[in-house]
Amino acid sequence: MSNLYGSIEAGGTKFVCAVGNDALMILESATFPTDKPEETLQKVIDFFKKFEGTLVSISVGSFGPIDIDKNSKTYGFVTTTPKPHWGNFDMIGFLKAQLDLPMFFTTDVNSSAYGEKILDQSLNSLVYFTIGTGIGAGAIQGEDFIGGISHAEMGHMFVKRHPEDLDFAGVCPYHGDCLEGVAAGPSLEARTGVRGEAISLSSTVWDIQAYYIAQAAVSATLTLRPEKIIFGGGVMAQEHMMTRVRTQFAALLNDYVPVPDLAVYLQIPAIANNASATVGNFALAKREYDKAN
Ligand SMILES: Nc1ncnc2c1ncn2[C@@H]1O[C@H](COP(=O)(O)OP(=O)(O)OP(=O)(O)O)[C@@H](O)[C@H]1O
Ligand SMILES: [Zn+2]
Repeated sequence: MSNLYGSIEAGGTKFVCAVGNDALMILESATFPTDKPEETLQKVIDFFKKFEGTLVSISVGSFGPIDIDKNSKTYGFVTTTPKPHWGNFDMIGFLKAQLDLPMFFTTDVNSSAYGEKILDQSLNSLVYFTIGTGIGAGAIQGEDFIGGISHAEMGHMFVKRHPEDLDFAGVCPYHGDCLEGVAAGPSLEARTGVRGEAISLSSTVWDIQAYYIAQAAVSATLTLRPEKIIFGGGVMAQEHMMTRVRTQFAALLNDYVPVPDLAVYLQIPAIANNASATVGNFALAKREYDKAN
């Protein structure tokens, strides 16, 4: 029997677990709601136990902030999340106590970025943003994730306010009007009283939203000069958003530096069905296993 690799996409609302093969194809998957850590993780462990013997490694892409410093006493912990019960919780320790396998630990957006890079082998560098309940971003250069003392936190970058949005305080519990505070899904609802899914396409809120997302793309462009910037998450599932973001990006960058054709440079994920992180995790789990053997 050939090796199997595990993927855990640990999100604020749900955990998506999957087992894949050397071709990085999903063989089986299961989703569990994010409840108390011990309860959710026990379901995760029971799912993977079925594959004992052939499952050789696991990669976890998690909501954050998380401790990914292997020399730290709290390596493998979810750290300062405001999410009840999950603050300072030893996620990798809990998993390893019952699943004695090599494990890779990174952010959900780094896993997604890696999946997109695996799919398009011509890419050497890229940035992946998710615009959902929160905003996060992961960046890759070569085989490395960008980060120093810890992983990147580009979802909380500061942005210039849209002139028609100055009265809105923003919803980030830490910063108010950082990028996440003014451009994640909950900000749409906070401004309009209606969830993003139900807001009319003619509402002015979309261009305000796109203005902030375009600023994030400009900042990522100027800071990292990546070959591609990918936008996933529920908010970007609206097709018109990518067009709006490209238009505002062009105006903001103002041809200061050359970038690829925007229809290629600023894109939605190439991997369908929100599976970028799963594919990335399979590849990262495989890499971790190969390193250990
Ligand atoms: N089609 C849509 N248009 C606009 N907003 C949307 C759409 N779908 C979801 N949202 C908004 O995006 C947020 C949910 O994001 P998403 O669907 O990516 O799920 P999530 O997994 O909870 O997000 P996260 O990755 O931050 O944990 C909610 O605020 C929701 O109102
Ligand atoms: Zn913030």
